[in-house]
Amino acid sequence: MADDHEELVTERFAAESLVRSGADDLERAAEAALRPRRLDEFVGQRVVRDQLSLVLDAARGRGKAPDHVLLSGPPGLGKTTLAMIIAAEMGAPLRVTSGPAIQHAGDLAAVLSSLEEGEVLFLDEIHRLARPAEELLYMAMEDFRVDVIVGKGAGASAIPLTLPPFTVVGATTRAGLLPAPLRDRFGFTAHLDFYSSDELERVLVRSAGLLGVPLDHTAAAELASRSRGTPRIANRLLRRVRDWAEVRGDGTLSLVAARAALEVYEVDDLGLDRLDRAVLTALCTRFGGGPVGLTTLAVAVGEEPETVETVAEPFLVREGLVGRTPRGRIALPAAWTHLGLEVPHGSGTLFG
Ligand SMILES: Nc1ncnc2c1ncn2[C@@H]1O[C@H](COP(=O)(O)OP(=O)(O)OP(=O)(O)O)[C@@H](O)[C@H]1O
Repeated sequence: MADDHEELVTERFAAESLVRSGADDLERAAEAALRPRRLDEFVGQRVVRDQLSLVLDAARGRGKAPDHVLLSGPPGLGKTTLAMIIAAEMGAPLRVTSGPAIQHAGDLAAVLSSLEEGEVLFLDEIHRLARPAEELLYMAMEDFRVDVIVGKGAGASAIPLTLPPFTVVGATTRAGLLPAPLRDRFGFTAHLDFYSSDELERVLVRSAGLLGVPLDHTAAAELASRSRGTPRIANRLLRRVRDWAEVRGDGTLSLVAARAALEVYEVDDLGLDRLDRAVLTALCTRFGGGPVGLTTLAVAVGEEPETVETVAEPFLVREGLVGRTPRGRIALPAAWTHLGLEVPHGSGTLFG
């Protein structure tokens, strides 16, 4: 029964992940195939795993739906995977939707009023929920109730509808944008951090096993150190190295194959890709090291500010290449060095 259920959740999730906005369908399908399905398959994030395991065990012991869970952190670190694992561990159905997909409070009311007892509702990009939907969600999370509005204008009336207990798993790359009343309704919040190289190596070895490809230990270490601390990138690079090995090599995922593929895909020694380097280059050469505002920087690299802020910046900040100051972004000395440029005198300070 649990297995059947797990399969159902997985299939449904795989199907849903295929239709998510703007994503490359094939990449998404490949990603879904590598997702850990249980908490003990989930590599790294030890503290989050321990805490979550306690929350789930306690809920199971009481025979109740677990508290609402909020997961934050940069893209590709496992938020969606954890939501799916929570449903699987609870033997509960999973419903997937996202902030941008919910345009009106009525859309959310329709989802909420169709939830089954114990169902896990995964709300991706929860920071992008429209305000009226957000307010409806407060009440549903706290009181397991929604007011369904019937009719329009002066004749409209609200019919209260009691909901069965369910669990919201919210995911956000920008926890700071969540209003406090919404944040406060989550009984368990966790921030996912970048993975260490050792952890990424374990992710790669596991994925190579699932793909049935022979991955050399040195190749795994090389890929891990150039995956920007992110399992999604590690898995993506693994698939590109497999392409290289099959087309231009002898099928073995060796260090030579890894290095050659990383060169083809323009992934540098630190794991920085085209966007990361564009941000660094703009910051250092066009804006003299900054400070420069996020929007101006984003225009300079031809990206949305949110993409620069959530996709490129967290890793650049963590690597000590970029600094965030009240006056804008600045290039730190390591950024100049990484680009092979001379570090200007006094760079890396607010007044540099
Ligand atoms: N801890 C982990 N162990 C093994 N694989 C992982 C882990 N975390 C993530 N992955 C892999 O990385 C891929 C991306 O993870 P996931 O989709 O959960 O990230 P996300 O944080 O939800 O990203 P986004 O914010 O873009 O939706 C998954 O396919 C999964 O296989």
